[in-house]
Amino acid sequence: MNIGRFNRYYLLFLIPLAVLTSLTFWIIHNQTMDRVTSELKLESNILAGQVRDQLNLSFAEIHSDLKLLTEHYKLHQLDSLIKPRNVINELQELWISVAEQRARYDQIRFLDDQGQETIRINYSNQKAAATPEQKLQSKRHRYYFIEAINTPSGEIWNSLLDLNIERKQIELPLKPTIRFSTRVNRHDGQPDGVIIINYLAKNLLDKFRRVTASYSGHALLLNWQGYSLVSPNAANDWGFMFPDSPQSRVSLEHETAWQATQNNKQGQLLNQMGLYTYNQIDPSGNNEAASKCNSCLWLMLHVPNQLIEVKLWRELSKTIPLLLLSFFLFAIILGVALWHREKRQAHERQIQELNRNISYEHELFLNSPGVIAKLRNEIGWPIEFISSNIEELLDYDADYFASGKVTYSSMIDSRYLEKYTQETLEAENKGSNSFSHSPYLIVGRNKRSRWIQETVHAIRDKLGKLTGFYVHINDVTPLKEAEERLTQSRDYIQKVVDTIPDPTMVIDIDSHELKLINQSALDLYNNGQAIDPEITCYRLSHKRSNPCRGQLDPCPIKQIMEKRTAVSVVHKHYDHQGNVIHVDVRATPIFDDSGENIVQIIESHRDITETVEMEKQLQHIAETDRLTQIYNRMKFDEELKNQIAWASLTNNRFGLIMFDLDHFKKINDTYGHDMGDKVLINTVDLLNGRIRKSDVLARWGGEEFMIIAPLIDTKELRSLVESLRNAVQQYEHEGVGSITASFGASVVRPSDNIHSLLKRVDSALYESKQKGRNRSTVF
Ligand SMILES: Nc1nc2c(ncn2[C@@H]2O[C@H](COP(=O)(O)OP(=O)(O)OP(=O)(O)O)[C@@H](O)[C@H]2O)c(=O)[nH]1
Repeated sequence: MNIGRFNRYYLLFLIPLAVLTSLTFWIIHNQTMDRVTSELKLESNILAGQVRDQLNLSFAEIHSDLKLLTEHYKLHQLDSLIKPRNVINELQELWISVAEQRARYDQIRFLDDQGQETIRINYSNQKAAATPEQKLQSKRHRYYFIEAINTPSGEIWNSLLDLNIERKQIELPLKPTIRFSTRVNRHDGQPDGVIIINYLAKNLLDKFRRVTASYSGHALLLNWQGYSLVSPNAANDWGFMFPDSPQSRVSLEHETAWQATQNNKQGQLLNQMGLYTYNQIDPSGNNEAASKCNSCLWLMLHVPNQLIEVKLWRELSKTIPLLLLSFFLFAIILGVALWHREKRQAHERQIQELNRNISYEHELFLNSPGVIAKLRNEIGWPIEFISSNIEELLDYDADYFASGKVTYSSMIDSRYLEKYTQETLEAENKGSNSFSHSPYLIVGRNKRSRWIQETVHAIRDKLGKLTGFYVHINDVTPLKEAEERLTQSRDYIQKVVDTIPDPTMVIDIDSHELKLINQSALDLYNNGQAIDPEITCYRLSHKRSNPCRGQLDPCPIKQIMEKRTAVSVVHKHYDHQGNVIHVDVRATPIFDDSGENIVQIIESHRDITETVEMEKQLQHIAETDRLTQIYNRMKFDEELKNQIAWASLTNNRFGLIMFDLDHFKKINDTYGHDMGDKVLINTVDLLNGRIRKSDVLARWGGEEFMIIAPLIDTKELRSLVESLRNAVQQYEHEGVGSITASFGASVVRPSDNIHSLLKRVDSALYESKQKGRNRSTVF
């Protein structure tokens, strides 16, 4: 099945499904969000209404108390001038009973039109008491008196809701208070004074807390500056009363929402910080109060965005799993459906391909030589059909197979049956549609065996199940026999070459690869181990990666190709231990059938290392002076000849020095011949250490020596000769003392031959001797 195609198709359907699911999610999300916010808005609106009603109810009770007190007729008998005691007493009694009955007023006072306290009732611990006259004070300059006396007749004035202060200290426990006041008028409408009651707002605030306790968000009661009076975080409340403590103001922290409350008395606002529901409440009961009302209270209900999100996801969690489940179910169903479709199509394609192959193979079989058979894939492979030429192959009549019961396995030589079965099973397991068997023997009617090379084509039914085989049986007996003969003759040749004691090998002239190698060669070059089939002659014997060339190791193949006859060369080879060996390589060409082209060569190697070593030693002896171990005259002549030839070719000059020890005869005569020998050896050692490596020192004869000094001019030669002469003179021979030598030298000239040069140097030496010895002459 084509996995790539399945993946492509699957993605083609899956992507739109994913897009559709995302779109559905988006719609559900938006709808849920709308629903959640609507619900929250409704809940907040209802709560805001409840709170507002509750607070207004409380304020209405206060207004009613205030009205009751104000309208008492006795009160009009009091003003700044006339304050009858009995009236005061009567009023005090009345007010005490009001204070105790209501239990919500901290103070009830009457201030005359000059601000002087006339009646003052204090309420504490459920008891009310009138303040004695002498303790009454003037409150003429207090803001509440000024505000109250100036309030239009019949209206109620109220102070901020703040904390009560006693003797300039905030009273503890905190005592939230609002002062309510109204004017008391004379009959002419002028003020007689004001009644001021201090309302203990604790009950009001507790009520606020109670009513808002079950709200999903945060309920806050704020003053006109945005300071909280009641909030979820009580530590933030009453900030305006404690200027030294950290300030928290809703007007700053929720600026946009606060701005909205300043423009509208009530409303709702939804922004990125959440849902706000607000309401302005005027304790004075003036519904027409200006939006900038300092004595008003603000109710603010806030549902933070996080809370909305939590609610949203709580709602979504009811539907999203279903959506995801649907998506995965669809994806799985889609995958399975596509998988099956793809598998079916692959199957159909396979069968089509198979049918095409079968019809092609059928054609092939009909036109091909050999025997064709159709076998069933059952035990022993019964023969369903076999072509009539089976008769020629196995001497069986084709009718013999007509019953369809003869099995093919019964004809296979039992020695090959297991392998044949194994090859068939392997091909079956691999799902191969065609394969070949390795050659096997089949036994005919007269027990005549034939070698078979078989090609097999699988036959499958519509479901791909293997039902049989077409087999194409080829008789390869002649080929097999020829192969066997070839192997035998190869083995024979190998045996023959292995009897040759010299390392021998057959080499391909193009690739230089070894086609045959005898045991002796393997022993010498490869420690008796078999070689890689592609190894070359130079890798084996020279241990290098390039063919032989040049004078030192001339390539026998190259020489044979030039001369087209046997050649012999001497090579330096390496044995398997890396030792150098000198080998006499005799190579003979092998021509192809036409006799024209050389295709291979036979090389036979003879180890001549000992002979070569001996020759080297002999040559050394022939070239060396026995006493001083330097070149003798014969070798010197050869070197001099080479130098002259080289100088005439290259124009490179060399110097020739001849020197002779002075009065050497005397040394012999005086100290004996052995001591004379010692002096000669010492002198040679001395001068050998003074000349360059490229210089050649040789014994010319007796106590006469020669030096060839290449690349030198006359000046340099002169200085060299002098330095040598000095060295000889300064050397102290043990038991003899110092001796001297005379030198003659010259630089070779272009016209020189060996005789002219020798003659010039000899003359120079003669002159040195003539002039008294121990001197040098350079011509
Ligand atoms: N010890 C020793 N003496 C040798 C050897 N070859 C030659 N002689 C001696 O060297 C001497 C050479 O003597 P002369 O030819 O008269 O020369 P000379 O005595 O050196 O005198 P001048 O060359 O004229 O200074 C002979 O006595 C030789 O026998 C040698 O190999 N060993």
